[in-house]
Amino acid sequence: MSNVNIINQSHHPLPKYQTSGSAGMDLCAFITETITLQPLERTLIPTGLFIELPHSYEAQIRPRSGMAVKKGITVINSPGTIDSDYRGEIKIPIVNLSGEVQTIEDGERVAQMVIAKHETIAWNEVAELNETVRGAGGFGHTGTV
Ligand SMILES: O=c1ccn([C@H]2C[C@H](O)[C@@H](COP(=O)(O)OP(=O)(O)OP(=O)(O)O)O2)c(=O)[nH]1
Repeated sequence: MSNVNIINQSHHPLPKYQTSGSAGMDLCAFITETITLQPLERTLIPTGLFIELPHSYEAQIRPRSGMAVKKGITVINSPGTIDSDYRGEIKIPIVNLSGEVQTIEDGERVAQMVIAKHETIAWNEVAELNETVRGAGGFGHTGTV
């Protein structure tokens, strides 16, 4: 288990620990008024959360399946990336992909956040890459679905 500094300016309580066995921590909307989204309308949802991730860590902002199934709302840039040097408020860009008007209330669990480790890479610019069986084949070139 790792410790991560977090500021919570919302009035929604944070769990002290991430629930055991659960990859994502739910992110609640921190809004003063109900948000209404027309079909295909998008908006940015504030959370009141600010985090300080260690180097080589990122936070991924992902949709919640309940939101997707019940309201047709998803994270439009999914997975959103929170960089370890970001100190601003975590915000969630969502879109209403349903055919109906949808609403978001204060405290509603809009998305989830997964903390992940990533490599830090030095790019080696070269003229050629090594050969593989696949080569440049992709995008369904094997004919299977
Ligand atoms: O869903 C998201 C995605 C990003 N961010 C914040 C944290 C992230 O570190 C910063 C920049 O995100 P990203 O790199 O995706 O944005 P960009 O469009 O490339 O903007 P920038 O030029 O500021 O990097 O915005 C969020 O709060 N929510």
